[in-house]
Amino acid sequence: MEHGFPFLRPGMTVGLLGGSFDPAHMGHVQISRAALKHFGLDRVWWLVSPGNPLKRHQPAPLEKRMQAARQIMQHPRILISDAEAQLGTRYTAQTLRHLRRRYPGVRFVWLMGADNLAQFHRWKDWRDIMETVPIGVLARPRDRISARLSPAAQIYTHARLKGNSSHLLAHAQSPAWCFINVPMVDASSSAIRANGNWSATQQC
Ligand SMILES: Nc1ncnc2c1ncn2[C@@H]1O[C@H](COP(=O)(O)OP(=O)(O)OP(=O)(O)O)[C@@H](O)[C@H]1O
Ligand SMILES: O=C(O)c1ccc[n+]([C@@H]2O[C@H](COP(=O)([O-])O)[C@@H](O)[C@H]2O)c1
Repeated sequence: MEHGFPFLRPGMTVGLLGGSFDPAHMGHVQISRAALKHFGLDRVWWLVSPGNPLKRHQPAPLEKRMQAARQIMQHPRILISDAEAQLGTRYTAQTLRHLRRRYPGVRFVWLMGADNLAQFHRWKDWRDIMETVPIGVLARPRDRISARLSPAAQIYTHARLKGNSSHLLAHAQSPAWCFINVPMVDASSSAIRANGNWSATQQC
């Protein structure tokens, strides 16, 4: 299911991995599988963003990114979604407000790689996000230390669940976040773009 808003039962746990996916690669695939397993999630949705509000460069057209994402990520519990384009949202706090209203009783968890935690204090209404939705952070090469020392991690140090309690995250009272050290894949969209070849996504 790539379009629209699929049925979710109240009580289900859904990880949201927002990203430009410009293009999607094996790093995204790896952390999504790891998130399903370690955070005990029923579903993961890839929220393919119309455009990151903090990035200057314009991503490839949304439909092209969606198609590449569908090709590389095929899993019965992982959905490729253009929900943000449909909702007309760009900021994560706004997207979360819409989804929580649309799906009362569903437990959403925001997922991010360690590099995003390092930047998280620059996001619009980031404290609101932290205070309303549990956050699952997945290790990424070179970013583990900067993430742990980041303003968000420091300010919310009291709200951190240990990695060995990661399965409790989706049902934890916010603020709650959990960093998990999972096997890492050293892939990035920017490296693939620098190669000048989107088909590199299939070779990871
Ligand atoms: N190799 C990876 N390991 C862990 N997390 C990753 C990895 N690649 C991407 N992520 C995470 O996936 C989410 C979406 O990433 P995004 O689509 O921006 O890809 P990216 O490779 O980080 O792109 P770019 O290189 O253009 O910044 C972010 O939370 C990011 O931290
Ligand atoms: O809401 C914000 O201020 C905000 C700032 C930066 C990034 N984000 C979100 O973070 C996710 C990862 O973005 P990106 O471009 O690094 O893949 C994506 O869903 C963005 O919309 C959100």
